[in-house]
Amino acid sequence: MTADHITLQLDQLAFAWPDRVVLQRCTTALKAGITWLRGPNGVGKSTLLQLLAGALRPLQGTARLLRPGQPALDLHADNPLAWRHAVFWCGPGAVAYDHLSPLDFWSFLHGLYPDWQPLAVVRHAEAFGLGPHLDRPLARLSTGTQRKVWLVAALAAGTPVRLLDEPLNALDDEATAYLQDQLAQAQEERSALWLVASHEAPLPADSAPAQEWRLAP
Ligand SMILES: Nc1ncnc2c1ncn2[C@@H]1O[C@H](COP(=O)(O)OP(=O)(O)OP(=O)(O)O)[C@@H](O)[C@H]1O
Repeated sequence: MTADHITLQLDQLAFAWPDRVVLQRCTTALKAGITWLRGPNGVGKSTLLQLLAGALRPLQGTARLLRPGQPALDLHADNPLAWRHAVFWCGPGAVAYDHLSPLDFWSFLHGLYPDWQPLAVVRHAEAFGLGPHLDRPLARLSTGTQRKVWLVAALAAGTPVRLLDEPLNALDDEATAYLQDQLAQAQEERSALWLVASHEAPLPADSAPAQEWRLAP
């Protein structure tokens, strides 16, 4: 699969919270590899990722996922589960299901995502130094450690679309370098489409540049 083979087409996507319009007529075609979603605080980056995750309903507009040899998928169409299977979203807050251990959490996600990669979980968990934390409830882990647990899931999800919201927040230097290297690899391989909202560059300075999408107020 190459860059031309996955497209996320947004057409006139709009959203308003009760007291303010946040996104107006977002129209773009995102391609496989890394897209760095940029913009000032409060412009609506997290809101957009939540919309694309299916966690919020757009006011108007559509998002459509196109892949070769597979039927097009529409956000909020008759089969929301198919969209959920195709899109992994890693939000900024605490990990949900925080009574679970990392191992239980990944095992739960394994049941949700049809192309989940269990061997990748082992590899990324080791690289992030999660060994001592694997059996402890997520609620008792530090913010950065919880973040690593989510990121392992994002890297192993096997979905064609991955949405990362501020993935570098709370990571130590070593984990930051590891994640940036993994994203640089994803940018080279272009086997999935990654939309990464971040105030910091998601790729190392010496890698092929990410596509950029800057949201304007
Ligand atoms: N649950 C909510 N209810 C009401 N308004 C919200 C909610 N979440 C976000 N907003 C508002 O929507 C706007 C966009 O917020 P959002 O978090 O999407 O911006 P952002 O670009 O991700 O910002 P940042 O760079 O600070 O993370 C802000 O004005 C925010 O106050």
